[in-house]
Amino acid sequence: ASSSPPFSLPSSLSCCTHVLGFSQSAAANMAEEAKKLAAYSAVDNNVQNNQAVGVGSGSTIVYAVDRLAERVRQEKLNIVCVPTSFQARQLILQHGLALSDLERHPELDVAIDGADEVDAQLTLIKGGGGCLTQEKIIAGNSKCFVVIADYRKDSSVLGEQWKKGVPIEVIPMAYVPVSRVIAKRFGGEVNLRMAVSKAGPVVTDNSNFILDWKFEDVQNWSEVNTAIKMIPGVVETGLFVNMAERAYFGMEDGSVKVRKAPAN
Ligand SMILES: O=C[C@H](O)[C@H](O)[C@H](O)COP(=O)(O)O
Repeated sequence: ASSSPPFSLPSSLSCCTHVLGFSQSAAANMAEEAKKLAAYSAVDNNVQNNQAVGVGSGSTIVYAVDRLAERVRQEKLNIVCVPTSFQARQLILQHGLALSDLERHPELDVAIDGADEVDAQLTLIKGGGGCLTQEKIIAGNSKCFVVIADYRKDSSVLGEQWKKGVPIEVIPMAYVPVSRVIAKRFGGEVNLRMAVSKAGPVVTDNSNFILDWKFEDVQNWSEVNTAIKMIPGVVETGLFVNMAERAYFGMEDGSVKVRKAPAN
């Protein structure tokens, strides 16, 4: 049913909302372009014939799968794809790519995935879409893990741009004690992620819950990651430390910035 708005804007202001709406959609288009640039560049520079490829999750990976499918058609590449989520599996099937798994391909040549934030050391926050556990398994079993992102994810330290916190997948019965332990030991605030078009919490592809930890002051992500993983009930964290080899950022000016992991 339609209803009339409770008030109307003076005509001088309605032109401002129009301009604001336009600039918001221009910014969204620019970010989509940047995702595509990063994804195409990563696929072109990291995927070769006869490889097993890990396919990440999210909105940026959609462009990578588009490009992968295009290259398979044009160059007759023989590759198999291993998904990191239900969404990734659907993308692989929809594009007619060869679907595999870790039973048949326990070691992948390359994995490509998005990220919510990337710092100067290539430490990542992932799991904004709830897919972190399978993503980490795939990244951890790949010879090379490559990240694709737009300029909004490029930070010097974590938390600079991404304000939703670190996602942590937990066994449902443990979500309260795990939340309490994290807040007590590391500070900040921990929230159970709630679903949007369903009553109750988000349920992951692995039938677990997601906690979002809004951290305050963290110096050593490797230590914090290990400590959180040791809490009974934690399945996995969205912290990817020392895993990514390269990150491709699509930039606002149409270029692609590549960041390499620091040498150990
Ligand atoms: O759970 C979701 C994944 O970690 C995504 O790769 C991450 O959230 C980035 O997604 P997007 O490419 O949509 O920004």
